[in-house]
Amino acid sequence: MISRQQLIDQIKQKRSFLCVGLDTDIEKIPSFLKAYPDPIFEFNKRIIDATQDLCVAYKPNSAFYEAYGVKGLQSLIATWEYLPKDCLSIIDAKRGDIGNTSDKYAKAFFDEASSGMGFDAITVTPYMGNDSVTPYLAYDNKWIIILALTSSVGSKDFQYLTTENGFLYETVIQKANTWAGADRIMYVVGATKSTEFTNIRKFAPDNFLLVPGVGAQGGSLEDVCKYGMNKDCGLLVNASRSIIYASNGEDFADAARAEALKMQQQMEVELEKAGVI
Ligand SMILES: O=c1ccn([C@@H]2O[C@H](COP(=O)(O)O)[C@@H](O)[C@H]2O)c(=O)[nH]1
Repeated sequence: MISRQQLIDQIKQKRSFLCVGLDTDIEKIPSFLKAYPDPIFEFNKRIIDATQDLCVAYKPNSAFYEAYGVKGLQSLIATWEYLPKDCLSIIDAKRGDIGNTSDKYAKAFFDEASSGMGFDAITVTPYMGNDSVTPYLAYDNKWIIILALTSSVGSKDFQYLTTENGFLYETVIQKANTWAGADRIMYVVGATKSTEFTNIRKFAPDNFLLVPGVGAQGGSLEDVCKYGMNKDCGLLVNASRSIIYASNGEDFADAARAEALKMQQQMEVELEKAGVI
């Protein structure tokens, strides 16, 4: 478990708020890895070895593992076991269901004794409301990361609908703030929506924001920091494809490190600019 203060300490120590996304696709990994008994895990292991001093979090996206059934789940469990314990482990599962079902999702991803996985944090969709989210909060010291304003083009379909409290995504944040504080809840905000960060900070001044959408989706790290960084940093910026598929040759781990280093160096500049370090 990584507390809010430990996360802030890690950010200051590593001078980075990078989250490496482990969206590991068997079709995209270098072919020589296919000779290993668990190619997906082998790929992840080498990416983790190459990047762990440069990032503070890892985020496997469960879809990439569930797609391969039992084998995929084994790769996910092996990856979770291998993740460095000083880094926040996030399972990007985007779950949301009625309470007793959410209980089982929480058990699946949080309860190591039951499933073999004890992630620190899970992404959840708020659409089904309070009873779909609170089962995750029953696990002490675990984080929930609620989808607020996503990086997707389709975010406009629902998230910008107007409610009596403003846009739907603003209402989501205001409501979720009543469920738990900034020590348990983070929000997903897409880097492609960087100008909205100022507004989001009105509703979530202290919460960490998990920010996908830089790299392959084209969001700007500089703009995210300009509008979204708070006094503790308050950001975890995720990059998946731009790091893990920086090369598809035998040098893939070195290429991943080079990309992660580039991001870490930009992050260091932003942390200094904002007076966080
Ligand atoms: O709004 C969202 C929420 C989640 N994601 C996820 O983040 C990564 C992004 O991957 P890249 O390769 O860096 O684009 C991926 O797992 C998405 O499912 C998101 O992109 N946007």
